[in-house]
Amino acid sequence: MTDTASSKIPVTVLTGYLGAGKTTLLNRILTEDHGKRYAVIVNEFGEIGIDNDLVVGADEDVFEMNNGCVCCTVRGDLIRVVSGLMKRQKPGAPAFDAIIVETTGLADPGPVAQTFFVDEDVKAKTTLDSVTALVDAHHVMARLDDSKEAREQVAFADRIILNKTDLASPAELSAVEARLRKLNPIAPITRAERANVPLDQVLGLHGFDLERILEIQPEFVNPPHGEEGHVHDEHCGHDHHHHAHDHDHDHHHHGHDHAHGPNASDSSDGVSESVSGARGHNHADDIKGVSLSLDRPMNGVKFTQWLDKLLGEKGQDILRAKGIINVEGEDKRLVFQAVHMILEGDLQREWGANERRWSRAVFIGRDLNEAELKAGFESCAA
Ligand SMILES: Nc1nc2c(ncn2[C@@H]2O[C@H](COP(=O)(O)OP(=O)(O)OP(=O)(O)O)[C@@H](O)[C@H]2O)c(=O)[nH]1
Repeated sequence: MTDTASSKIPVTVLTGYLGAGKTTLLNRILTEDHGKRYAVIVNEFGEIGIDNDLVVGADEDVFEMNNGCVCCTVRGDLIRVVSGLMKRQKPGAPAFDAIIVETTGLADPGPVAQTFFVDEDVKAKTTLDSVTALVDAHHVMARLDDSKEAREQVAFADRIILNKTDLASPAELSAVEARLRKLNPIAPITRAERANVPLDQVLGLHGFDLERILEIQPEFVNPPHGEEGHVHDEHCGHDHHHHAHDHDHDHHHHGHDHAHGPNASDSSDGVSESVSGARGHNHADDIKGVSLSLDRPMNGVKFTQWLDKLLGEKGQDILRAKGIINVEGEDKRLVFQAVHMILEGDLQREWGANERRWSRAVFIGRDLNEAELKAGFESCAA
C-alpha cells in the first residue's frame, strides 16, 4: 500500500462490545500528559447524549454521531465529521495530532474502518492507524456465543485489550485468550485493568492491515450496495429480489433484520472460529435501547433501590445501562454505569450554573419492556 502516512492524520478506531471499557480507555488517552491534541468522535447508541457527557474534558473536540443504526448511517456521518475536522486544519499546522473514533458497542467496526478507504476526501487526508478492540474479560465468553458483532469486533482488531482482568480468574483469562486467538490469530492481546495500557500500545501503531481484513471481509473496499461504485460479486450475498433493507429508523430499536447474506456460524471447538458467512449482516437478536429522561429531581434512595432491584431481576437481559441523575438536594451529578449486574455509581462533578439539570438514562438489552422501565424510572421522582 502506498501511503504518505506522515502528512495524513492517523485515526484510531476503538471497538468492543457494550461496556467493555472503550470510554475508560478514551478518558485515559485524553487525560494522560502527552501534549498532543486529539479529536474524538463518539458514536453512541440511543438518542440522548450520555457518552458524550461521560468523556472527560468533553467541551471542545468531541463530535457526536447519534444514531441507532450504525451499519447504514455511520459512514455518511463520519465522512461529514471528518471532513469538518479537516476544514479546521491550517496548512503546515495540523489542528489535531490524531483522531480517535469510539464506536458503539453494538457496531461492526467494518463500516467505520471502511470509510477511511472508500471516501476519496477522507482517504486523502487521514490514515487508519489501527482498530483496537476492548474485551470485557468477565462477560466476553457469553457475548462471543450470542453476538455476531462481538465476534466481528475481535476478528477485525489489529490489537486486542483484554480488560477487566480483575473480574476474572487466571484460568478464565487463559480460556478467554484461547478463544480470542481462534477468532483472531494475529492481533497482540494485552491484559488490562481499567484499560491501563501504555498509550504507545494503542496510538501510532501503523497497525491496520488491509490484506488481513480483505481475507475476513473480501468486500471491504467495495462501496456498499446501493452506493456508487458498488460491484456485485459472489461476496455480495444479497437476495436482490427481496431486498429486505427496510429497517425502521426508530432510534429505540435496534432489532432490525438486515438479511444480508448468510447468518453467523459459530464453531467454538474448531481450530479457528469463524465470524460469519461472507458479509453476513444480521442483527436479528432483538436488542434495543430504551432512553429515559426526567426533568424533575429524583429521590436518590428510591432511584438506587429501583436500579438495584431491576438489575437483580433483569440483569441477564440488560447488556448495558448508564445515566446521569439529578438527585434532589445534591449539587453533584450522580453517574451510574452497569454491565449486566455489575453496577457502579458515584457522584461526579457539580452541575454547571447554566447546565440543564435533568436526569437521563439509557438501557440496552433484550426484551426490554419500555413502558415498565419508564414507569419505574419516573416513580423515583422526589
Ligand atoms: N471492574 C472493572 N470495571 C471496569 C474496568 N474497566 C472499565 N470498567 C467499568 O465498566 C463499565 C463500562 O466501562 P466503559 O468504559 O463505559 O465501557 P464502554 O465500552 O465505553 O461502554 P459502551 O460505550 O456503553 O459500550 C464502567 O462502569 C467502568 O467503570 C475494569 O478493568 N475492571
